[in-house]
Amino acid sequence: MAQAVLGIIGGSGIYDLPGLEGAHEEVIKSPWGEPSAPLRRGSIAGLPIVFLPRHDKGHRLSPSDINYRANIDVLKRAGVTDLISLSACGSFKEELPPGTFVLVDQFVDRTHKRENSFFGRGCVAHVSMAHPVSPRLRIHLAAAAEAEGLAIARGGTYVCMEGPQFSTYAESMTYKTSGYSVIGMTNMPEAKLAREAEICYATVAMVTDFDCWHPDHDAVTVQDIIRVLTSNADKAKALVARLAKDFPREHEPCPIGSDRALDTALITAPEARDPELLKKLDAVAGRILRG
Ligand SMILES: CSC[C@H]1O[C@H](OP(=O)(O)O)[C@H](O)[C@@H]1O
Ligand SMILES: Nc1ncnc2[nH]cnc12
Repeated sequence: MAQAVLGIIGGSGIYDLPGLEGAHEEVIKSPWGEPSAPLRRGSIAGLPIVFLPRHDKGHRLSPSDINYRANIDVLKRAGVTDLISLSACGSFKEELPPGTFVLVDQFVDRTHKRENSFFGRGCVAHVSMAHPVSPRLRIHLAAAAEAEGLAIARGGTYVCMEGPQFSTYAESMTYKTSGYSVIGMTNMPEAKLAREAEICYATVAMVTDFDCWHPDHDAVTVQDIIRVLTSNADKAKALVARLAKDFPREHEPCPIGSDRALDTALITAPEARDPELLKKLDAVAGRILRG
């Protein structure tokens, strides 16, 4: 059985992971371009951890500018088996106020200007996204949150918009009446790419605001969000520390097969595959391509 390596992607307000023992920077080259930042590698309670701030220090990258493929590729190269996305979000539900952590189990992808697959011309693959979140990771996250006394919601749908502008009132109402729980700008195509790379993925969607649908709250502003981000970020760091302490040291097979997603996904005949693309897929699809 493989050793578990926990990846943490830090979103808005989370540009570092204090408490990482033996922390050092690791620059890994990717054939998919520049990742958001060098990786921070270290351990917590003996569990290997790899941290990546998706917007880079100083929040240099907008959601549409992030190279999601390079990020997932370098995390794969770093040996990450299980990946947690820490993400700020707006809420569509009264019962999910700012400060709540939502362990989402579904995504709706409304992004439209991002590279969303490692595969394509010369090597086509169709992975299942029916269940985009690893249930095992959600269980570990829920247990860690409970142990830390954090307010969590188990389950919910995260709609990912392109941004960078926040939603119009009509959009916000549409998402609310569709039954979605939260909104953000980053978890797609991140979750899709993690699945293609056979990395188990789960999101902690940390509510910062009520977007603009709520009659008792002003339309969202970055200033308002920043006020909530700091306390959310502190809680997220406590959550990660607890998660790491209790996390299994050996990678547990994913009950829904996230870590074997390519077993049933490749459709291009071996003789029709593009050798250049295959080279780029060496990390992401190495397990299946090398046989
Ligand atoms: C700073 S408000 C909008 C910004 O925050 C969220 O980022 P992340 O998901 O990385 O925490 C949201 O998706 C937007 O990118
Ligand atoms: N209301 C909102 N819409 C999109 N992304 C967000 N991130 C935090 N709050 C958000």
